[in-house]
Amino acid sequence: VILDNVAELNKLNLKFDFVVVGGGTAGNVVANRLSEDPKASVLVLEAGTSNADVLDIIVPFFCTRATPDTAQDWNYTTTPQSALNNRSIIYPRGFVLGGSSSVNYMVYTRGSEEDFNRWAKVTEDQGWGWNSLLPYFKKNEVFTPPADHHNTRGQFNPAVHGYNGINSVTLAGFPSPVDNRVIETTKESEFPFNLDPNSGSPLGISWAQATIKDGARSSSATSYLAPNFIARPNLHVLLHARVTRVLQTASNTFRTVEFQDLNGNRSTVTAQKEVILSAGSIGTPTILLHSGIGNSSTLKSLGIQPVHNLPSVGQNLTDHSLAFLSFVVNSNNTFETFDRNATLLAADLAQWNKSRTGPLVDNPLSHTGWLRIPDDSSIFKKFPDAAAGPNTPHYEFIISNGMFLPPPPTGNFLGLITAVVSPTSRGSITLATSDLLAPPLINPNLLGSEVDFFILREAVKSAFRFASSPPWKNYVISPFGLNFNSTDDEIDEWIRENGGSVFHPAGSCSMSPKGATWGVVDPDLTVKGLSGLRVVDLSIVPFIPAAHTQASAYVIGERASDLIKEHWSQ
Ligand SMILES: Cc1cc2nc3c(=O)[nH]c(=O)nc-3n(C[C@H](O)[C@H](O)[C@H](O)COP(=O)(O)OP(=O)(O)OC[C@H]3O[C@@H](n4cnc5c(N)ncnc54)[C@H](O)[C@@H]3O)c2cc1C
Repeated sequence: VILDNVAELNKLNLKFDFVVVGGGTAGNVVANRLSEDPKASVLVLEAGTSNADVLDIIVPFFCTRATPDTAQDWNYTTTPQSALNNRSIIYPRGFVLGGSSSVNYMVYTRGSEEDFNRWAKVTEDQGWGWNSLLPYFKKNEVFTPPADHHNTRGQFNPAVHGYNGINSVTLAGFPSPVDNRVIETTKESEFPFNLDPNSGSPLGISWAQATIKDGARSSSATSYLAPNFIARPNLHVLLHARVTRVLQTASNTFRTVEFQDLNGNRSTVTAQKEVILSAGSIGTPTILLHSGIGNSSTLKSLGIQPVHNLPSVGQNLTDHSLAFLSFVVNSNNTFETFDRNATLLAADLAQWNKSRTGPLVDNPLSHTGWLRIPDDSSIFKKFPDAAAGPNTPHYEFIISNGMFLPPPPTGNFLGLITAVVSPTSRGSITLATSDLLAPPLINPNLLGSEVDFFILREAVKSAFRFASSPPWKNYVISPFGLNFNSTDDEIDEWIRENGGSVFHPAGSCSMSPKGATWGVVDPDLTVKGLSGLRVVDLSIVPFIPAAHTQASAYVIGERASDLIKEHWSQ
């Protein structure tokens, strides 16, 4: 049942075993899996709005309109980023049922086997390793034919996917005019073809996979809270319920949640068994800090009563930095043409409405590339390689038949976004004030290390080589805003002015081994030193995977659900 206001909930006079804070990517997985047991009652408190009937959320191609500055976005900005000429950049997060899975760009990538084996190593829990998590990736996934039902042979490896899961993953359902050139380029040795980036060995260029079902977005709200699940009498979701704090129910036990409705009225609810914080890498540390769980001396200086000293809360924030690189092309068959032509776009939308076919069934990217700078690069004489292993990429290419950003008034483009995916820079989430509703200070510290900057510069140069290779002859004219002969200094300044984030904040409430003096949660995701409180979202990762992050959030939700069930069955 989805409820809109707390009065409706109070009328039901219910008690809940589990209270999930945040109906986002991971939170809805937990809500679904725990409510599989008809005897377990679950309440989800979601600050944001309903995902139903929001066209920019539903139509895959409109994903870049779902944020920023919309009703379904928290509309955050970062602190000034020193490596980006002190610019503060937009930092969208889903403020809507489904969380960021309702507003993201739907790219589906898992990461490398080595990424997850590193989690297992640092947490001393083999359950976080690739072999243990692969069944959970499959449990999350239902691989679905693309909207146009084209023959997908040679575009993915069926053996590594799940077919009985909940969240749909598919290949592009409308051919892109750049497809052939991309595949031709993979015959060049520097950019090999990889049949499937989700096998645990991601290196190479692959056909993009996305969380889309029959031409529409598949989010945790449309999948894990689909009508058959939300109809369960033991599952309730309350929208517009902004959690301000968790409160002590007994000494060192936090099972009570304080939240505020749209009218500013505060209520509390106490879980009979436990509270699961799934408010994401920004929301979860913010709630913990306001609750007095964090660095006690910093909290005290803000006028917040410290309750439990846990200095790692909000630290270790990690993100992927990017540069929106594009190339001017000799074609008018790119996204820009129909972005600028309302009649064409209306016709495409009419087709989408009628049959869920046509160019709007896909997100704007056609291929992803996961690549490494050479092992003998000069930077590795100064700093260790931060990738999880030799089969883990340093950088990514996101290839698209047009600019990802709103285009300039004229020109047609090839989009070739480059991103640092095994970063060494770390940032933080901290509080500016004890005001429970003020946004936190978000410092992802983008490109904040010499290695990360070096890798992004090398990625830009690699993209130049890609776009000037023979298959692009007579098609690519020049890089936009740069030129093929740009010096390192020119590239660096362009990065500082144009760099940004892939919007993958992670790691701000990291797991650490049981008994460790650092970290926020144990490997079973319970908050260190406390009972009744677990964290289940992307904030718990000790290292960001070299991948887009929604698949990790889903898999964390799946494994956490089993850990919680196991705990309460004893
Ligand atoms: C614009 C954008 C594009 C992206 N593109 C991709 C992509 O293409 N592929 C990919 O894999 N990843 C992408 N990501 C990242 C990915 O979506 C996230 O990493 C992932 O969804 C995070 O899941 P989560 O469960 O940790 O948090 P979220 O899904 O963000 O869930 C947190 C939930 O908690 C709620 N919440 C927060 N605070 C409170 C509070 N105080 N009280 C109540 N509720 C609260 C939020 O409203 C939200 O619903 C993108 C993200 C963005 C923003």
